[in-house]
Amino acid sequence: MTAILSIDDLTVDIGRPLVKGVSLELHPGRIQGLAGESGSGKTLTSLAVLGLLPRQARTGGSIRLGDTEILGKRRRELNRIRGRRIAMVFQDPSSALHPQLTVGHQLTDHMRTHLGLNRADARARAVEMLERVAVPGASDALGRYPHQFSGGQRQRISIAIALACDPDVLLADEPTTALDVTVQAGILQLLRELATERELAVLLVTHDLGVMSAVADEVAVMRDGRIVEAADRATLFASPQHDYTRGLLAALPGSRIEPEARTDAETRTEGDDA
Ligand SMILES: Nc1ncnc2c1ncn2[C@@H]1O[C@H](COP(=O)(O)OP(=O)(O)OP(=O)(O)O)[C@@H](O)[C@H]1O
Repeated sequence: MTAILSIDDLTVDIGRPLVKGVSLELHPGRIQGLAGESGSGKTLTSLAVLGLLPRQARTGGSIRLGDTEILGKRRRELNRIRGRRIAMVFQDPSSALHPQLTVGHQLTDHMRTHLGLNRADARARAVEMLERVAVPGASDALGRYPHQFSGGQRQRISIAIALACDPDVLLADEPTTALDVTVQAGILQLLRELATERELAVLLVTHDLGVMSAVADEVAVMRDGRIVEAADRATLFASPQHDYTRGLLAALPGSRIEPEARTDAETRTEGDDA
């Protein structure tokens, strides 16, 4: 399978080495998880892909989008790629959305800039996107402001904006961490469906292996700037190789691991509870 995004031996140094030779591949329709404790270098890795590292950061290695090297590109060149071919969703949907602009304004601006759509076509596509991410009353929602929506709906709107220009790659950094547990599952399910139906390659960054077990196809675990373990989801959860990964798994309440990744006994217990 050809990778749409290849990170090869990435290093990031900001006064000291913080990312120390990370390699990862993202494939269309697949969700690649990047797990690890706070401070392990997950966010710096995704910021490197977006070209949003602090100016003083020194980088090494390679990040290729298709055949194009994007690591070290000028910000102006990256602006064309960011939002159009690589989109992002962050932890806090409120900070990703402008509080004083309507949802419609934010969705259509983005499409008019990147896709060159006229006002009517952009509006029609905006309604379609909001319907797809299941924001209720999509047409009316265009005229409303972010604060008029719940946290979960705001994250759905951020996802609609991120995907409006049909990117190849979506970087989702802790996309459900700020949300109630009851809302998290719906957002993760949505990401899963969108990855599959839009052939979207997703990098899902989270410290939460429960979230990871719900949707990731492959999981890489980072510690202190390095990937210490990488495997498909079932393998990683069934037989973690590294002590660090075992530790992370042990710290999880059993109920947070998705049934597929559990032992038979655990799955039966869950069935009994239901
Ligand atoms: N601008 C910066 N200058 C110096 N050090 C930084 C900077 N940004 C991050 N770091 C350091 O780099 C390391 C990795 O940070 P990073 O944000 O990538 O971790 P993370 O795994 O995403 O954790 P979290 O989940 O807390 O964001 C941390 O030790 C952090 O303190």
